[in-house]
Amino acid sequence: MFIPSHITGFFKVTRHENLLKTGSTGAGITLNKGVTTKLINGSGNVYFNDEKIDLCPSNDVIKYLDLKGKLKHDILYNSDFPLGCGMGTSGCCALGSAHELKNAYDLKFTENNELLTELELLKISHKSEVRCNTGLGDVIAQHTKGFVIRKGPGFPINVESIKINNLNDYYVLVDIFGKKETDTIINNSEWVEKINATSDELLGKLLNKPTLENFMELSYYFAKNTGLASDEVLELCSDLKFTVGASQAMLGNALFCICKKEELNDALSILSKPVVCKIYC
Ligand SMILES: Nc1ncnc2c1ncn2[C@@H]1O[C@H](COP(=O)(O)OP(=O)(O)OP(=O)(O)O)[C@@H](O)[C@H]1O
Ligand SMILES: CC(C)(CO)[C@@H](O)C(=O)[O-]
Repeated sequence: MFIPSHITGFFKVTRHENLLKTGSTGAGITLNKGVTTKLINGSGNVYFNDEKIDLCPSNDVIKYLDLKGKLKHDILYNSDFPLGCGMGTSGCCALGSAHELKNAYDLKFTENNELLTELELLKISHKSEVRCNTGLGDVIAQHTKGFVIRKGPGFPINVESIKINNLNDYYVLVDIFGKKETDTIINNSEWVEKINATSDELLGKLLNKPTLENFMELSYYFAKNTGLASDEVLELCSDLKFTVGASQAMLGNALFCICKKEELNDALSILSKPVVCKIYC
């Protein structure tokens, strides 16, 4: 199963004792690149681009599905992006494995004996991300797809996927400079205070004018004023002012730029190892 990468432009953290009510508000876009999850006969090993790994959200999904110690399959993730770069890759892995395991083991009920619907799989994936501190809103956005505005944290889901006219005219360029582990930021009270203070009014501003241009402008404001963006990324964003917009992917050490077809070659010439993507709806 393919799950699209998700880039958050700006966000606000909401913590709650209930993992399902913990999450983030904010906005982001899903991409036509991401993670394809498949199962092969095995004994519960997890491989990420052929490397055997011990991935927290995947372990939690297996546990929530009551399959710990019972797997007769290995889980293989084939990812277009590395983990830890702000592409929502851990969310792709959580959501993809939840769907594949449900199908492979013909699971029908949750641990609370409720029907194991797609919504319940989404809840399991969200809880896994939140408990592992690898995400707060990615899987909800990856389930929703497109240009996604998250108006409420967690569940019940309160999101809008904004219709983009001439969607195919737009490209998303991703340039990855390094890793930034999400948990080091969302588990740090000083960072969360700065993030929430900076993002406080951004959601309302985007809802008033839900365009890609405004999304990128607000994302750049967020990346710069939280101090999360590196000087290198900020400098490149200035060089890319002729495009729809550029900012730092949250939470990663990566730049993302939305540009139109006629701007593509000039934008590519500025970036070092750009991955060319489309917005995935
Ligand atoms: N080689 C590895 N083996 C096991 N776990 C890894 C490995 N590389 C990264 N991880 C784990 O993968 C998770 C990456 O999650 P993280 O949220 O930081 O990044 P992401 O999901 O790719 O992007 P985003 O910032 O958009 O959420 C972390 O828990 C990290 O410890
Ligand atoms: C916290 C976060 C920015 C990490 O990618 C993302 O999960 C989100 O938008 O909630």
